[in-house]
Amino acid sequence: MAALPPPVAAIRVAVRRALVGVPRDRPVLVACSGGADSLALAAATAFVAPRLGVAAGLVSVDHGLQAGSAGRAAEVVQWARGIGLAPAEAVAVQVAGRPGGPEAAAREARYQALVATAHRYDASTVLLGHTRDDQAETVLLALARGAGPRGLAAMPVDRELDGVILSRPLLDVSREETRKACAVLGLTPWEDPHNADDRYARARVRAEVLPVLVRVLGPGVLDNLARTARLVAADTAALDELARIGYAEARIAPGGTRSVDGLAVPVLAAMPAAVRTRVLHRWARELGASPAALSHRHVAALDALVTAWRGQGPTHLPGGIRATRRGAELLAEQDGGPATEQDGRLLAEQNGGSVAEQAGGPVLEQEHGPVVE
Ligand SMILES: Nc1ncnc2c1ncn2[C@@H]1O[C@H](COP(=O)(O)OP(=O)(O)OP(=O)(O)O)[C@@H](O)[C@H]1O
Repeated sequence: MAALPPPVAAIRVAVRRALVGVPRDRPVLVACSGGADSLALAAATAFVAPRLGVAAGLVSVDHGLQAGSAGRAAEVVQWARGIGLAPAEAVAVQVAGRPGGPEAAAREARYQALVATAHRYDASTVLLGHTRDDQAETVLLALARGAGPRGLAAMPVDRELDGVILSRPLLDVSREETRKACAVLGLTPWEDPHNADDRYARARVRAEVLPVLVRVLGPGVLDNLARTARLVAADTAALDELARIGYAEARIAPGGTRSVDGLAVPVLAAMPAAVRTRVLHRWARELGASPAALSHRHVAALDALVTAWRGQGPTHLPGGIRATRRGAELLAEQDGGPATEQDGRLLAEQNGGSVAEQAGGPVLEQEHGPVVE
C-alpha cells in the first residue's frame, strides 16, 4: 500500500485530535468556503469522523457578495455529499445593512449562520479551517495595531459561541500543507479574490510581509509567531480567571436606588493593574457596552476613576452608559437627557481619534474575529 502523503496525514492527525473529545451522539459541521484550507479540512473530516463514530456534515455560507457565489456554495455542497458528509448545506446570508466595514459585516453574518445551522442539526461543534499561517498573520496584525495580550493571543483553538464550540483543528498546520493536500487529493480549491486584494491589511501581510520575514529570519518564524499566540493565550486565561474572581470580590450588587452592579473602589485599588483593568472591562461589558466598541481608552478612563481620582466627571462608555465615582464606589447609569458641556468635553477627550482605532482603522481592521471577545 502506498504511504499516505505527509500533508494528508498531518491534517488527518490534527482533525482526529480535535474530534476525539467531541460528544459521539451529536454531529459536527465543517465550515467550508471552498478554499484550500477548509476543503482539506472537510476531506480529512470525512475520513476521520466515521472512524471515531462521529457524524460529520458541512455548511457553506453564501455571502452573496461576488458573482457566482451561490453556484460555488452549491458545488461545495454537492462535493461534500459525494464524500459522505451529511447534512451538507449551503446557507445564504444578507450582509448589507450590518454595522462595521464589509469584512466585519460578512464575518458577523457568517458566524451567525454557522451557529444557527449548528443549532438546527444539534451539532456540538463547527470546525473552521484557520491555519498556522492565519494565526501568524493575526499575531502580526495585532502587534501592528498595538493590541494587548488578548489580541496577541490571536485565535483560540476552541471557543464557545451561543452553545456551539467553534474549533480550529488546523492551527498547527501550514497553508502550504493544506494546498499540497488538496493537490494530492485532486481537489481544486477556490481562490478567494479578497485574499489577494491589497486593500486589505491581511492580504498585504500575507503577500508582502510574511515572505520577507521568512526570508530574513528563516522559515521557523511562522511557527514562532503562532507559538507566541499560544503562550500569551495561556497567560491571558490565567489573568482572566483572576479577573473573574476579582469582579466577584469588587462587585456591589444592585439594590436600593441602584439597578445595576457597582464596584468597590478600595477592592479595585488593591488589585494589580492587569487584573483591575480586566475587571473594569468586564464591568463595562456587563453594563451593556459592546466589546467591539469598547477601547482601551474607555478602560483607561474607568481606571483613572480608581487610580487618578481628582473629582473628574463621568466616563462615557459605548451604549450610552455613564460611569461615575461616588465616594468609594463606581456607579453606572444610562445616559439620559443632553450631556453637560463638561461631559461633552470629556467624551471628546476620552474618545479622541478612537473611532478609527476601535475599528482598527481602514488599514488594520480585525479580519479574523471574533478573536477579541
Ligand atoms: N463562505 C464560507 N462558508 C463557510 N465557512 C467559511 C466561509 N468563509 C470562511 N469560512 C470558514 O472560516 C475559515 C477562515 O476563513 P478565511 O476566509 O478567513 O480564511 P482562508 O485561509 O481563506 O480559509 P479557506 O482557504 O478555507 O477559505 C475557513 O477555513 C472556513 O472554515
